[in-house]
Amino acid sequence: MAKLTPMMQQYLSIKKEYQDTILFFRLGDFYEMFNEDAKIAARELELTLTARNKGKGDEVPMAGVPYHSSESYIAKLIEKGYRVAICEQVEDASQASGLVKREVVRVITPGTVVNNNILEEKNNNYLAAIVGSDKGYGFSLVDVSTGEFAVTQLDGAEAANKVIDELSRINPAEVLLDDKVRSSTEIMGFMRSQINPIITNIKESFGYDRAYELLIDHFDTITLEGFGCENLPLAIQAAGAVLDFLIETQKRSLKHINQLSTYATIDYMVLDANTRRNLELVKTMRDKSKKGSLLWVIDKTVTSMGGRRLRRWVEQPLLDVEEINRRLDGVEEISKNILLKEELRDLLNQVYDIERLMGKVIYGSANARDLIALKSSLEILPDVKASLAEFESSMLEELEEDLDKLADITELIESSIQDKPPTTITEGGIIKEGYDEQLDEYLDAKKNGKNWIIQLQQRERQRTGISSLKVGHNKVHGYYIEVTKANLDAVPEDYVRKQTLSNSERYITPELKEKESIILGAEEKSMELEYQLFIHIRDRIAAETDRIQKSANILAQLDALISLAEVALNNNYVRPKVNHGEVIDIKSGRHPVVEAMLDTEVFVPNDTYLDQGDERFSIITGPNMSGKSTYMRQVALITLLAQMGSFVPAEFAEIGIVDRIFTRVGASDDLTTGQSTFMVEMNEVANILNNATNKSLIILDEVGRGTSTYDGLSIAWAVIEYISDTEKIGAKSLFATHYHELTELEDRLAGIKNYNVAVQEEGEDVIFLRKIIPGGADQSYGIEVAKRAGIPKLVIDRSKEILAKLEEQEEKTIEVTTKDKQKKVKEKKVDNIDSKEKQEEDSIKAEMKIKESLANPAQMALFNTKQSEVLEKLSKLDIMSLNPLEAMNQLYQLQQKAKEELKG
Ligand SMILES: Nc1ncnc2c1ncn2[C@@H]1O[C@H](COP(=O)(O)OP(=O)(O)OP(=O)(O)O)[C@@H](O)[C@H]1O
Repeated sequence: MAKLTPMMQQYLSIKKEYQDTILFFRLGDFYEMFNEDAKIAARELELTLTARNKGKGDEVPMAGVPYHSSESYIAKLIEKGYRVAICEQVEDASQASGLVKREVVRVITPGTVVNNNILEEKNNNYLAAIVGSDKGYGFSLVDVSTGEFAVTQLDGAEAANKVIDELSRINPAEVLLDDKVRSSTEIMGFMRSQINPIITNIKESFGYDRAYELLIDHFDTITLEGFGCENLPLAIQAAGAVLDFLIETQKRSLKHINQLSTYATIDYMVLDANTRRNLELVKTMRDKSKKGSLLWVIDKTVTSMGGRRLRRWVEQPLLDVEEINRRLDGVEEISKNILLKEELRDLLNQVYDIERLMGKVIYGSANARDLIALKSSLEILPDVKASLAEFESSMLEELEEDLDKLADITELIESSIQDKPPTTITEGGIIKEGYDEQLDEYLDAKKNGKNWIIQLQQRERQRTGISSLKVGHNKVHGYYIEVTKANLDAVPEDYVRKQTLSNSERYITPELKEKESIILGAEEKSMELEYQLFIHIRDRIAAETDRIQKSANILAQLDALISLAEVALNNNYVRPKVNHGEVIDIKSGRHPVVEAMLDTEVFVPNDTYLDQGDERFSIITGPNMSGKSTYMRQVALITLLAQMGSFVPAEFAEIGIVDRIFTRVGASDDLTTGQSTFMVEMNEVANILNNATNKSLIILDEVGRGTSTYDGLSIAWAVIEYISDTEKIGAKSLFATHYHELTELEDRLAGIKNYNVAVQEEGEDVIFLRKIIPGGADQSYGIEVAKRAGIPKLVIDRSKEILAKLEEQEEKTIEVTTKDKQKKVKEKKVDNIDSKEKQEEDSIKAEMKIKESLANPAQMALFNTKQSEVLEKLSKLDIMSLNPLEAMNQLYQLQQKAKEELKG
């Protein structure tokens, strides 16, 4: 085998430690990649694949990108889920071989990117760590670009589900996990199918002790008590794992990660992954875009920080009534002070993403323009503070009190950095005159020298009489005197010829060279000094990270509050009365998103009243497309808005806080996990039945639709019984259904009320009034909706014909059976009264038995798998070959059979 060059040996030995990472190896003005890395980079970045040392022995595939434009290439690779290790030359004269020493200075992974280009402005880029034990899970998250670092411990029976809920909330780009988590099929299944982050294993040897040690070391404390996680071993382990990963990959100061906040999911309303998706809080179900989501309607923030904060508020509604009211007070006060609101908004409009700018400052990637952006963001703080001082509500007062004007920082930048500096920090032009004496001297020398050169040109023109003589400068020869060929005769003796061009000759003189060295010396020194000064200024700002992030945090909250006030005013929302009561009472409520989407039509408002007594469960029937789903979601969204501290789209709303909102809405095939629509539906229902409390709000849309009518109806029936039963759950619920049979439950069970969506029939046409009114619907109007959807007229007419016949048939059957029954009853009455009672008792017992078994979610599945002969026959029926009469006959027989089956 050919011998490797020393540089290749160096490369390979570094690469050994970074096997799953693309190594960017610095060679002069390029980053080069070799071997497999080169092939990947060539493919993903569309680079030319060449070979290093072609024909000289250690020929290897190679691809490269210029150092100066490397950021965008790196960003592309990270976006595609790769990790990149940056390997730089480090100064070290001790290398005996003369080989430049190189080492990896940072590993960039999808979860640790600070490059603004690839981060969506208003989104966080999270890295999460999850560790598990038999007791539960520790869950930690960090965003290195903003410095947010948080941790929680999730235990109890549903710990894995809680992990899933957190994962769905924060949507991490990268997850570190241990073996225990890896063995949880629930967590892994969810992660792979819904989030698909980059997954890294936590080293087996990494335990609690090491985590604890790392954390107290990083925060320079003796205990973790101040962070609220001292007694949460799994949380500590997860936070430690995050930190360990950052230390290993970032290889530099993590000063901006200066706080660890321990949060408890019980402090927030739990929104499980399904509910978050179903309610389309931050993105729509269909195309995953923000447009059409709740956030789309209420996000009027003007800063990225405010946008991220509002998003967090939407995803974590509060449970603490006092805290909710504090936010509401703030929103109300702002909305009543339009002038102040506008003033503050104008100010916030000048604010850049301070959190991310500070990330860059800490990472040493901030340039002079970033500091100018930081300055103009901080400059508004005194005015913001003055405006805030005019408010009286406690949250706004507190924001005002805590707001640090950071005058020292703005002054520092103002006095030192040029107003329009270049983006490079190594070529000068950054530091203002008057900031540093030494620099001023160099700059002066440079300026004087340049003036001297201009004078020299004048002098030499006079001396030689060559009016076209000029002094020029290039990188190779430095300063020179240029004389055109026509004037060569007049060139003095002391000129030394340096270069011949086609039309002219270039000369130097000893005097010119002497001045040149002064000028260039000053230039070089000033550039070097400017760089040093800049780094020093940046470091001084980095040292104030705590204070700066605190003010940034206040601006974020203020922006979010102003956004809510803005929406309240523009969209005509009212302040909800939020309390610990048991009632949800909404007058003229609207769906915040649907009303914003309607162009010409006007949204029809509806009332809602739910309590924990007689009106805890509404069954809503009504035609397809009449607005059932819209109505139910609107109740959930209004409740959620109220609990995040927002005004709500209604004329009046009283919201007794709910601990969770559950939804089971629409049919969503989970193809990725290979589950059928019905299975997904049942999983969601099971989750609700197992976790809801009487303080929850449950929204169920067409439960049972995914299976055969009878199975579906029975399940829906049993689910309603279970949820409405105060001994079992007793939660406030809204249930939309096409099964008219379910409206019977109003008379049978306590707490249930029927509602339907009003329709108006005009001749053959049906008008949807979108109004929810008491009582059950008596028709489904499915054919009417089919007509509107564009089903051909022939099919529509035929369906109407069949429907009419079916109804006629049903009536006949009812007549026959009733007569039959009456006859039998008469006979029995005469015959034996005791036996009738016995029969009734038996039938009640049988019914109870079925219901009991249905109320148990585990048995529900069993019930569902029972083979039905009717279904089997029905599925084999060749409808197209039957004439209407035959069809009616078949149907009649099947119905008889079904009745038998039901009895049996
Ligand atoms: N209150 C309302 N005011 C005005 N338009 C409404 C209202 N509610 C619903 N709509 C309109 O009706 C459409 C259908 O509503 P929705 O999906 O809620 O009906 P649905 O009864 O749940 O239908 P299906 O039973 O077929 O699922 C909505 O997309 C919206 O455009």
